[in-house]
Amino acid sequence: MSKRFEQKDWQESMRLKLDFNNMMTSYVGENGISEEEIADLQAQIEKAEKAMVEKRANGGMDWRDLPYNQADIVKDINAYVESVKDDFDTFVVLGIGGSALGPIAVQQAINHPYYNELSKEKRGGYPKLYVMDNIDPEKLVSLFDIIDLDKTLFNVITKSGSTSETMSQFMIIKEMLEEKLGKEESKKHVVCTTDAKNGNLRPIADKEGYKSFIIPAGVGGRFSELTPVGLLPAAMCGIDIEEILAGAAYMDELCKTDNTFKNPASMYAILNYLAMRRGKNISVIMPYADTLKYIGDWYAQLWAESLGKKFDNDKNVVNVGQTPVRALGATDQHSQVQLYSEGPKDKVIVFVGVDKYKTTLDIPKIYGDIPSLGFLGGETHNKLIKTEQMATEYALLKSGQTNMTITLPEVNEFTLGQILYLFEVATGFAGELLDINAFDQPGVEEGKNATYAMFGRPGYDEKKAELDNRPAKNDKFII
Ligand SMILES: O=P(O)(O)OC[C@H]1O[C@](O)(CO)[C@@H](O)[C@@H]1O
Repeated sequence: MSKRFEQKDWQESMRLKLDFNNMMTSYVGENGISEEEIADLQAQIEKAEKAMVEKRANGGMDWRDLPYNQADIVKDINAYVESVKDDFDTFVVLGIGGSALGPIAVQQAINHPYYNELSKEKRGGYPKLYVMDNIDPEKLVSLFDIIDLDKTLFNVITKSGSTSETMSQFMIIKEMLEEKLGKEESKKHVVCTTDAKNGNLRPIADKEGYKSFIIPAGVGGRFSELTPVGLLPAAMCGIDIEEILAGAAYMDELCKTDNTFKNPASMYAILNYLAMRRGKNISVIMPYADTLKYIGDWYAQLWAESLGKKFDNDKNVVNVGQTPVRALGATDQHSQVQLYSEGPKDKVIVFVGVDKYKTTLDIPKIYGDIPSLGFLGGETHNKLIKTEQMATEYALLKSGQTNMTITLPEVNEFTLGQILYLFEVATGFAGELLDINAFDQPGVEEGKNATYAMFGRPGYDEKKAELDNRPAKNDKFII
């Protein structure tokens, strides 16, 4: 029997939809984008398409092959999960950025919203999941109040192996494990996900004898969700990782069409690129489902770190990018929509809707005598949230705020794989249109290097001297 994601009919029924009517001048008016503008961009679009194809063929975009080349890794991961899941009640990810946001987003999307509060039996026999992606001392110390080290498996995820936030957490935990369980036993409590050759963590894992998984060399942090970075934590929570990859492969096929207007990733990139040219430098992602809330966090890193770049155009420095804002429907209708509606027209709002929620919730037919409440009775929360989404889209259209809608037929592994991959390809394409390198992050380095210098890391004397010479703060400006 074939699995559901292998069946063409089922795949088609789970196809994501991108509706960009409300981006177009014909709908949203002068703030929108016209078909002529897109036509005028044709040469640039073709150049970007060519660059994407060439980079893919020449190994400059290894993340694009992940939907196809992870089969053996999936087997290894699933076998490892089966071999350890009974021994552990808790699985803790130590990672940051791309090594944390994907695992959180996928887990939150697929599993029960109160997964960690369920009994192990109700979790299907899988451990609880915690993702430690910060160095706030209170947070890590508090974790030790609720976990039992004897029953916890730690997954250290870092491509570079030099990320201070991740490695310092690992150092703390390694010492705690060894003190409590002894060196030999503690080895079973650590699994590493890192580069095959480079960085600090690979030699540590080999020397200590930790189980480890590989992040392929050509895949950067924010594009690594479909490697063991995301696949291991997902499988550890009982999520079907084969189906996630199948969803990504399905989206890859959709993104191969030469017909730009039918290509969801190209259209997403083109519309946002043209929006940026008009000064729309804010990208609001607003899912109408709590399950998809953390997709917003993952998208924020992807879009911001990839596209927020500066370059020199011979005359002056140009700064580009869109600031990602995370919102949640319907919750943020009562906090941010006032601004989206009447504030500056400097945004593209991306609604992410769901056709079929995992459950239906009826609203009882009471208070029929109070007209402003009675109309709710006999309806469902499903209809209410969908209606509120459509109504907000309409309100923003009316106010001239450009918006588009991505709809998932339902939230499952296959549709999740599609949306993750869609955003990744769109990001790569937008990078080409902007003519920037979407795959580096030089702007993060200055802060890192200043931290190293202030913290006394050897080799940072010059940076330390530079910092020592920075202008002293003026008390006049400190209250
Ligand atoms: O996986 P690593 O090397 O620990 O990096 C973590 C994160 O740090 C960055 O390099 C910079 O923020 C991200 O791109 C990356 O996801």
